[in-house]
Amino acid sequence: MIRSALSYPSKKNLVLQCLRRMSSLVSTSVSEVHPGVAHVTMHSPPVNSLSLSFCQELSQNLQVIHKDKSIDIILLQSDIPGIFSAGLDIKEFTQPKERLMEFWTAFQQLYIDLYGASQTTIACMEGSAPAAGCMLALSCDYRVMTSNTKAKIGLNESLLGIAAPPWLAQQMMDTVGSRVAELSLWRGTLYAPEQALAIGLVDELHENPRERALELAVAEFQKIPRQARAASKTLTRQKRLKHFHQERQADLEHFVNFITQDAVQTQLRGYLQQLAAKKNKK
Ligand SMILES: CCCCCCCC/C=C\CC(=O)SCCNC(=O)CCNC(=O)[C@H](O)C(C)(C)COP(=O)(O)OP(=O)(O)OC[C@H]1O[C@@H](n2cnc3c(N)ncnc32)[C@H](O)[C@@H]1OP(=O)(O)O
Repeated sequence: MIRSALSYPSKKNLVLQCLRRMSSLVSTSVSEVHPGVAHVTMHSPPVNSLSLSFCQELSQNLQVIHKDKSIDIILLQSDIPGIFSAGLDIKEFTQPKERLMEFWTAFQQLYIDLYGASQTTIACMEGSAPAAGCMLALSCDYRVMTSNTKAKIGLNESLLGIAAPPWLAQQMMDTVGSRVAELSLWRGTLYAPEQALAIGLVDELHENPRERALELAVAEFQKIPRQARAASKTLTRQKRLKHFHQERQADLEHFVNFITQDAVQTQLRGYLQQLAAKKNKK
């Protein structure tokens, strides 16, 4: 079952009302979170891979929160132990052209909804975040990662025989600098928490990222006036988003042309087999 759950303080607010009217796949839970702070919790077993429907559902949740003026901080988290998100669902890459287009359009939209959110966003990573999982984290304003050395983060696309799209590569460059990004992109490096902290890919390590993120949200971020935080985000992100919208169609065409090449498809099937073989060995 795919579930991206929204935890929220007030049962009466707009978010819950809207979510109840939406897809039956969306399940919402209400928990005591500080006023103004919403949890968006990913729950798509086994590894929160971003399928078409999961991308769409996450986007829908984010769009509803964007309209709710009572919320000024979003904490993005996973309730699957050891996993933030395994990135794009690789099985989607082997689908027919029309489905590929729908899939990539949904992934682009998810980037817009997360990177472009006016609220302050914090990624709480209790586990691994490869490739598009890393994109989710990079789209947030602040990244808290578990100190558990089993967790890994980075853009490993090259190891699958593909490359990150330009806008994701740009996010990496903006975060860790051009040279480190360049090396990590062609090597497909997945970083352990201490390494990720050292290059600035994450902002903090903590034994309990959720607890730390909530503490940061309430004790630090909410003390900064909301409109100032939003305006600061606009300063740094507006240009990138404008460019993205201009290039969106070309990006879609490039993706479909690239991914449907025989050599790429062969490589991706091989990678899926490697994952299955690894699982069988356990
Ligand atoms: C130039 C532009 C055009 C091209 C653009 C391309 C797009 C680029 C942007 C993003 C690319 C991506 O995001 S691709 C995805 C990359 N992700 C990975 O490489 C991660 C792969 N997975 C893992 O490393 C591990 O599964 C894990 C560390 C995330 C978790 O390990 P764990 O041991 O807990 O779990 P298993 O490995 O046993 O996996 C369980 C189960 O899940 C399946 N699985 C894992 N990851 C994916 C995935 N990304 N998509 C689909 N399925 C996945 C795995 O096969 C197992 O399945 P079964 O239970 O059926 O065997």
